[in-house]
Formats: sequence, C-alpha cells, structure tokens
Amino acid sequence: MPQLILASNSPRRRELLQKLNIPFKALSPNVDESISTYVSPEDIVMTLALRKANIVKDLEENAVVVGCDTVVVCDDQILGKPKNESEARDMLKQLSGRTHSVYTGVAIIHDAKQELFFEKTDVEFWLLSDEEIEQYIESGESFDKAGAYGIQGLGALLVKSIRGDYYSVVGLPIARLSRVLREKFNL
Ligand SMILES: Cc1cn([C@H]2C[C@H](O)[C@@H](COP(=O)(O)OP(=O)(O)OP(=O)(O)O)O2)c(=O)[nH]c1=O
Repeated sequence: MPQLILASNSPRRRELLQKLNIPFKALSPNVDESISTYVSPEDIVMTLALRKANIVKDLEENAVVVGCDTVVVCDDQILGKPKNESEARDMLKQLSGRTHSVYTGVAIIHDAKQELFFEKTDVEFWLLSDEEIEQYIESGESFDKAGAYGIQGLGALLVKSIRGDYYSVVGLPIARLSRVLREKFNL
C-alpha cells in the first residue's frame, strides 16, 4: 500500500485526517500562495492545493499526497489569512450580519494520477458589535485562519447558521476525501 502524505503545516488538518484511520505522515509545503490572474474561488483553492501537493510529491516518490487550501469569499472578495489586527478587524466587520462562502480545495496525487475537488460551505454570521469583534481579535484566534475566524474555536459564537460541510470550513472535507481515497486510490 502506498504511503499517504498530507502536504500541510496546519495542525487542524492533521487532526482531521486522523479521523480516517489511515496511517499518514505530514510534510510542510512551503509554497508561494500568490495567484497572478483573476480566477474563480474554486480554481484558486484547487490550484493552491495542487501546488502544495506537487511540492511534497517531489520529495517523496510513490506516495499518495494530499494538498488543501481554504479561502473565504464575501461580496466577490477573496479573504485569506489576515496579516495584522487591522486586517482581521476589517474582515470580521465585513462578515458581520451576512452570509459568506468558505471554499476548500483538495488535490490528491499519486505518480501520474491526480484528482481535484472543492467544497463550498455557506456560513451566516450574527450581527457583531464592535466590542465583540475586539474581544475576538484579542483572543488571537484570527491570525492563521482564512476570514479571520475559526468556527472550531471561539469563532463558533459568531456563527448563526451553516449550510454544507462543517469540516471543510475547518480546512479539510474529510467525508468526501475518504470516499475519493477509497474509490480512486484504494486507500
Ligand atoms: C474559515 C476557517 C478557516 N480555518 C483555517 C483553515 C486553514 O488552515 C486556514 C486557511 O489557510 P490555508 O492557506 O488554506 O492553510 P494553512 O496555511 O493553515 O495550512 P497549509 O497550507 O500548510 O495546509 O484557515 C479554520 O481553521 N477555521 C475556520 O473556521
């Protein structure tokens, strides 16, 4: 059986992949996450997922490599990870009282074979007061997360409703991934 490798620095993705009960190891993909031309959110997340998987594949021959990427889309604007408090504040103000979409792209590669898919989950936020936004930013949770919040942490208190895969919002759509690994890669 080929070795499964998760091309990710994210502790959350590592934790979620453990739910599949398939032995794996995680390696860091240090990639340039810039995209030069305008493409759709689904193309962005799948392109970056593939870029991450390809970097790790070059280090490990014969492995099945999984790469992922997550972005938040609100008003046709792509929100990645905030660089500072002010960006986090702007993002949370933009998300307040509205519904946005979280896109996670997944790329799986094994030798010459490659599968790509994405999941889109709609998340509705409560109307947030300035005080609530400041308190949330102070928790420090915003900084390594697309859209400046984590639904799995204190960010749960910001969320009114969700439609789609919860785990995709956290960064890894595990139900669909497990099916693709089983059906297309015999894992
Ligand atoms: C919206 C949302 C995002 N996120 C996270 C998922 C991703 O880890 C992160 C988006 O950044 P990504 O660039 O997708 O991933 P990463 O840099 O954390 O990890 P790697 O590239 O090494 O795999 O935001 C949450 O944890 N909870 C949430 O509710």
